[in-house]
Amino acid sequence: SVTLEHGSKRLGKRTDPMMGVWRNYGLGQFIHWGLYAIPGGHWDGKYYSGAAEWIRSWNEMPKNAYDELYKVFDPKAYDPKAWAKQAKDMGAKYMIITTKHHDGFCLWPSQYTDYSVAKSPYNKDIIGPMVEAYDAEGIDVYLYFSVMDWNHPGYRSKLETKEDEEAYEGFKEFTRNQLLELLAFYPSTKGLWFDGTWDQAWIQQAAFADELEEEMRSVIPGLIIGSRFRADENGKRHFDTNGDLMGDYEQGWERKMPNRIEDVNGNDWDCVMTVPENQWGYHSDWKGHVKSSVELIEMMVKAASLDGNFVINFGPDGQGNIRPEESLIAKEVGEWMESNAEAVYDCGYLDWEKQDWGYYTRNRKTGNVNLVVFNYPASGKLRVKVPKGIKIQGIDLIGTNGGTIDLEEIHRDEYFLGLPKGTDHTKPVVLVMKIVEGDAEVQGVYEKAK
Ligand SMILES: C[C@@H]1N[C@@H](c2nc3ccccc3[nH]2)[C@H](O)[C@@H]1O
Repeated sequence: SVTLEHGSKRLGKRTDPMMGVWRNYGLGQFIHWGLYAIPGGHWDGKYYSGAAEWIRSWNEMPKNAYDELYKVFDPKAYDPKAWAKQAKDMGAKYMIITTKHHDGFCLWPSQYTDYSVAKSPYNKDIIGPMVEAYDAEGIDVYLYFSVMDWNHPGYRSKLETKEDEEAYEGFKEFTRNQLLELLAFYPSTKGLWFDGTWDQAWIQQAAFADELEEEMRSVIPGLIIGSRFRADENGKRHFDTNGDLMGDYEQGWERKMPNRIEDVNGNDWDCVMTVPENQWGYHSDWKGHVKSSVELIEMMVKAASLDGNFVINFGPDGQGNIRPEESLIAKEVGEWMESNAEAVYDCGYLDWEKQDWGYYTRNRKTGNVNLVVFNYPASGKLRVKVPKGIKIQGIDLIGTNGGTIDLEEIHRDEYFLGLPKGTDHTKPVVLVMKIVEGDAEVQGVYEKAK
């Protein structure tokens, strides 16, 4: 490996308590909200087929028309307490809010730009009440911040001239000022979710970004920052020149998921997922595939089974309403979590052979093995191969205690589990298994393995 000044600062996972809390979240909520929610994917009677929060880049939308939208930002329906209650009922343990997206419009009254809520008819801080409401519901808040900022005069995607370099120095100072301002205004935030960091101009700022990351971490000890914030001095992003993870967790899983434990390279990670194929900001007319709550539940369980967190995106409309499709998802995911959350919260990877019927998760607090069945076997029986030296002490449908599942030993360490007759398999079914590791005899009582 090569010596790096601005590469990864740590080998392996963070082991401190704040990261331990992050690791156990299981489910999060992303909120993309800003001026783009006003046009909602349409302009001048035309339909924008791109991602709604990118409508400013659409040649059918005049840039100055977009940039004037702040003059009509006045979300009468904005109700952060209701949003936080809905997220709580869904079972989200953390929430990531766009403080500033690529367009540069700030949802907080930044002292470093006029392009913020302070200059809109709404003329109140959006972020503060949201942080308070989510904190009150016990949901940790993370601040999304786009480095790319189409509004700032000093922003450049690449540095080609002396003038570019001088302008960019001002932009770097502006970026640092806004980030320190966010941490000062909202000190209960647990971390920052960076985006818009793929520009050459930013990638060349390895030293500046490294120093800024250190400075932010010193302002809020334990602050959680992912791999997308900065590049190393060779322009390597997410993983430095030596292949070591930048930041505290891998942040590359955007609208995609790992399939095998090898894909996560022993790192913490989260997957951020849109409900339609690719809409983060509000689009009034979703086209193409819209994910069902069962699809999203499967992705959430798959993430937990591979040591990651799963974050479902919400895009409120220009008035601050949560759209019906997203409210339905929040309700249905919440209903499933009501009785099955222990198979997701505090759960991670279990090194048992993957079976076709679904996923194993291991609850780090109870030691229990969860079998989450998505592909219901026609036989009604689940094949379970238990590694050598592991004994099954008991197994039940989640929430029940004793006698619901019959265990048939096929041969040493391989069993068929019979699902009870009449199990509703239109929903994911969870079995909870208590195991004993090592060659301790099965005492027959449910006590935590040593
Ligand atoms: C979390 C997501 N990241 C932003 C984004 N912009 C992109 C430009 C090119 C490729 C992928 C992108 N993702 C999306 O607008 C959304 O905020």
